[in-house]
Amino acid sequence: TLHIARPEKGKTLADFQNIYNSIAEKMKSESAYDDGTGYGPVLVRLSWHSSATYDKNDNSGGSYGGTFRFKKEASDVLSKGLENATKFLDPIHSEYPWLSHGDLYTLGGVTALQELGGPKTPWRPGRVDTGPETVPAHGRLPIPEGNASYVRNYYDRFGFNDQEVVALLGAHILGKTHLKNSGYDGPWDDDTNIFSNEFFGNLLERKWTLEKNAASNMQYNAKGGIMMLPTDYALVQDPKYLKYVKKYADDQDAFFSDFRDIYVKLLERGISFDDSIEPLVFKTLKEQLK
Ligand code: HEM
Ligand SMILES: Nc1c(Br)cnc2ccccc12
Repeated sequence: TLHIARPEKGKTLADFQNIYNSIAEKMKSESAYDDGTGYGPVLVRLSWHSSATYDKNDNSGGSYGGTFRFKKEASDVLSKGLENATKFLDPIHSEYPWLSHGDLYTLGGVTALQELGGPKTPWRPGRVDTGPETVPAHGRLPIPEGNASYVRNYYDRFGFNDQEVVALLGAHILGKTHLKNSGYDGPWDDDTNIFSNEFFGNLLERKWTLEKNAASNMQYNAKGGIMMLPTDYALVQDPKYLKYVKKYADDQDAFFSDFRDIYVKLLERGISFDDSIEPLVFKTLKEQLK
């Protein structure tokens, strides 16, 4: 499968900054969502799930075709909860019907990441919607029960190495598990809507206890209302992953730049962008205050 980027005709940075601002303003006005967590984390998760179907073996899946808009893809039980994110973005698409869904879902994640204090993340337009026949079969999303070799093997399908996998999973500092979505529990009383390297400090410094939760799934719990999935905890069980967990726990700047790089790589995986397409870097709302 070939995915050639074709940027929307005659659109400039200012046009895309307008969309960024519409999403960011809507995040601000609907900040009560999910007990005050806001829409940021679930928008980041949507950008990940819309890219997570990628397979390097035939260059299929990935963010290009915007196929998450089809129920056939969005109905994957492992994507439960993401209907909140697509419902949030529907009015944005109505306001800017010229924007492809692939560009919308990835721009939504970049906007959320920056508005939650994450790194400035270059973004390129040009994903082109493809039809329902291009929706990849279910089974390409990761399961939370996996161990380190499961995680390593899973991301091998993207061609991501150990350093990239650890950096990418640092996104789990954002948001929460919801028992009704994934069968993984909270309770959450930490700030889950500020991007930082604390996911790694939590892994190394907290005392983790493996417990069966209310849905009979095993999860790692710590005092002070945070948890880890088995796939999260795998990062400290595996010595090769552990090396990067320590690096990122000690060095927030290194985490921010490595996360930015692998997040861009994820959102663009499988797409051929012409070098003439300048990556766009958006201003946050705060940076635009008159
Ligand atoms: C081994 C790979 C991964 C697994 C098994 C996994 C699994 C999960 C699960 C079970 C949830 C809870 C969903 C819910 O109950 O609402 C979740 C939430 C989340 N995931 Fe992941 N994830 C993985 C990788 C990623 C990546 C690569 C990113 C982003 C780069 C990401 C971003 C998020 C975010 C931001 C949330 C919070 C969503 C919310 O608060 O509504 N995840 N993930
Ligand atoms: N905030 C999280 C932490 Br802290 C650890 N793991 C997660 C997995 C999914 C969603 C959120 C989290």
